[in-house]
Amino acid sequence: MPPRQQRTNRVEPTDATATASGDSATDGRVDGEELVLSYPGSDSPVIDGESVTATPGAVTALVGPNGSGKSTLLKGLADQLSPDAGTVRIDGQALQSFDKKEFARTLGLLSQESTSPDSITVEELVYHGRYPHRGFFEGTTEADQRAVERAIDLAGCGHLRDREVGQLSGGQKQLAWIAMVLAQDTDVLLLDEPTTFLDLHHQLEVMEIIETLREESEITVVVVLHDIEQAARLADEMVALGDGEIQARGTPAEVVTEDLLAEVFEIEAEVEQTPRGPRIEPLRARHDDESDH
Ligand SMILES: Nc1ncnc2c1ncn2[C@@H]1O[C@H](COP(=O)(O)OP(=O)(O)OP(=O)(O)O)[C@@H](O)[C@H]1O
Repeated sequence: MPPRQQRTNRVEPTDATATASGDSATDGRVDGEELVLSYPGSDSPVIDGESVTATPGAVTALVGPNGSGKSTLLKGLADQLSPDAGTVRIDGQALQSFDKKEFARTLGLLSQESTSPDSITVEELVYHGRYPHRGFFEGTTEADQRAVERAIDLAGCGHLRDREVGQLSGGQKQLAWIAMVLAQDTDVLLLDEPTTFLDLHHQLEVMEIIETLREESEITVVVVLHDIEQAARLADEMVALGDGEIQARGTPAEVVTEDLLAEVFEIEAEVEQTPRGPRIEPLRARHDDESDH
């Protein structure tokens, strides 16, 4: 198998989708092993030797305060940020040994850094998720068209299909980006704050999309979410990050505890474990001097 091209640290998300099409080669178990992740020019790593696993047919939610390293960890898993040490494997195969096409068929990333030309339509953007290396609509197959229609339908952005991306609101753009990564039709889906900019109706729709994908397609989903209750309702597994370290992992009931909220999120809160997941009653924000006691 030819070696995959070296990636830079900051690649446009579309680069990972360069040749997405066809049947996938894997089932989608993701193992990030002892990952050390840092940014160029920085003295110390953001993530220093952490391991994380995500399994097919399950949703793993990454939660943590601002700046705790959630996006950095996701970029490491997506090979957008090359690890200083450690390895990411999908079904036991190191990411470095995937060729570009295989990688694109296997792993899709919705990044917070997604960009696209303003002048293309939503439909073109979604096609771009399958064949960004070609001109739009050139030589697409029926399978491509089906994947694009399904993605547009799942993301609920059919009404936006002919609108130019540059004229969309933040939430409408987010839906278009979600459709684009869904069209890639991968075994592994990494989603960085997919509910950003979305109103509550569309946030719930995104949660439903993820549930549908898990149940019908048994794909592996790793999702960064800020709303801990939403994350707990959706996820099979949760990983809580604080200061670049994994502070807790396990089922939502194991992770979302009053102690974790106090120590990692600096919130004084009551947590009630309900059949639908932990319910959080925030009382007040704690301050640094209280966290030490
Ligand atoms: N491109 C970058 N270059 C240098 N440092 C970065 C870069 N991106 C993030 N960082 C730093 O890495 C640390 C973790 O950031 P990261 O974006 O991973 O956190 P996060 O948990 O996703 O935060 P948020 O919830 O605010 O999105 C922060 O200290 C941040 O300043």
